[in-house]
Amino acid sequence: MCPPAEGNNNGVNGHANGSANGVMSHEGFTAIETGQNPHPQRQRNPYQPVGDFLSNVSRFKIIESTLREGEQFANAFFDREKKIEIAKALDEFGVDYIELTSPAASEQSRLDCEAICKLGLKSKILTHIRCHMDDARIAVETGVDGVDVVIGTSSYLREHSHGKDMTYITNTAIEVINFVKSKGIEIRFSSEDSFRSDLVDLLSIYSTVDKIGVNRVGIADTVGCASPRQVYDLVRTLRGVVSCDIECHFHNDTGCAIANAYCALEAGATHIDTSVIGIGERNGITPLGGLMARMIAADRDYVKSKYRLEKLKDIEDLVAAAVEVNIPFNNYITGFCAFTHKAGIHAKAILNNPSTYEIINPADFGMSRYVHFASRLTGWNAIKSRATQLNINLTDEQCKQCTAKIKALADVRPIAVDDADSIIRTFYRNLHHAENKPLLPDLTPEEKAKVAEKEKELNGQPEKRALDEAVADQAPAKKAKA
Ligand SMILES: CC(=O)SCCNC(=O)CCNC(=O)[C@H](O)C(C)(C)COP(=O)(O)OP(=O)(O)OC[C@H]1O[C@@H](n2cnc3c(N)ncnc32)[C@H](O)[C@@H]1OP(=O)(O)O
Ligand SMILES: O=C(O)CCC(=O)C(=O)O
Ligand SMILES: [Zn+2]
Repeated sequence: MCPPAEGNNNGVNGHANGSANGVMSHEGFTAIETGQNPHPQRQRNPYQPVGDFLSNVSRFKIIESTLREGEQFANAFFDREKKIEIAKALDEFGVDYIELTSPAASEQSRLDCEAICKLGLKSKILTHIRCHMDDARIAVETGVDGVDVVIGTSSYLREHSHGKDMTYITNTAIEVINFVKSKGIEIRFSSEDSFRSDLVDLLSIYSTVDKIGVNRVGIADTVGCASPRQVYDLVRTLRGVVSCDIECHFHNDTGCAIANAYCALEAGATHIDTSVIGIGERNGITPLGGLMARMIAADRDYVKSKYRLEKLKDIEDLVAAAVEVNIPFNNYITGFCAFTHKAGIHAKAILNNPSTYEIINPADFGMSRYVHFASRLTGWNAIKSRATQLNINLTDEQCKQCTAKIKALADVRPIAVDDADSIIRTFYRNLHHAENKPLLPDLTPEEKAKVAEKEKELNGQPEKRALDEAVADQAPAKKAKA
């Protein structure tokens, strides 16, 4: 039995979670589960935000809008029970606020809002309304902790949505804000389509509502047109104009929703709107998990101290099932290959120290990392780890020979963990018992032809010997368990 490589305390051998020899079925392919080993303590995180008096990267709050923006996702329908389940899950996760659909939207929406307010969650409950006294009167009766008021300020929306000018908007905003404040609950005023609004109009109305005592003003990139630099500039300018908190809401039409949220925080925003897996109008907004990924890379201590990160996957599964979508393969944190390392160069380094190719520690989210070793891109270091995991002791030289055999088959067709394991086991047994058992599982006639072709190509090359041995006998190796 080979000991693990020198200094290799994070590899397939060191199962911190005690799940030894974890060959996991991993949604579509199989790989070595390396367990939840921590990244070694870093002296200094070079990606830590630069000290900056404006930045709120280390003290941001989340306004979770799955039950408002998320309900605007094309596939969404949440009944009362599902809303409550989602609200409780978000509360357990630790979001600061949960935003609910306007009670003016429908009678059921109003009743559901009241029911969620009565749950006594730790997260504050908000509802989201138009800048209109009729909506405000309904909202304050629901029992919410606060009201998020919005009205479009861009010329597009002023002309083609509500048809009101800035004077009307300002006067109505003042009336609604004063009314909600008089009920002793939080009030936020937001300009819809902020990035296509006139800057003077924006600063003027934000300054007015700040003076009358809103808790927050909101900037909304309603059409997802803003770039991180534009976000930074606008938020920083606004930070110099208002003294209240600043909330930001970013749509993802041009792929910037997470980066924009981060830049907003760097520029002095205090609250970010999210939804689980990003669901919302069109292709949605900043995803909760994606924001967590970004923020944990910036300030791990803050994020870990505030949010129950290990609950993220369950919440995403809950919402994905409710709206009948799959979690994308490349989803932040929870995508099925978010922590899977395949190429031999990566695998070797990851097995020695996960920080080499991971900026996020999967264990922080209760996730595992995997080394995908059953492919032609594998290397002898990954195969050595796998052999060790199978309690098979091979010298480095033997591992290299065995790896060549695995690659020979993987050049012909996709291989599974079972195929690679069979080759490792049979290779080992042949070494020790001179049985000369077949090294490969059954091949189809087409595969045999391909192998033969490959053999011709490899003629005279070092791989030739491996192939010759590999195809010498085609009896199923799976039966020959070590
Ligand atoms: C960018 C965003 O996501 S904002 C949030 C969007 N959320 C929602 O729309 C909630 C769900 N919506 C609804 O249930 C309905 O649209 C309601 C109940 C709000 C309004 O329904 P209706 O009265 O039938 O109006 P409809 O939806 O056709 O049009 C919107 C109305 O609100 C007005 N309006 C639109 N935005 C605003 C605003 N921010 N503030 C005040 N009034 C507004 C429009 O002028 C229009 O009024 P009109 O009746 O004079 O034409
Ligand atoms: O209320 C807000 O700030 C945002 C409203 C909204 O969903 C949007 O503008 O996209
Ligand atoms: Zn939105």
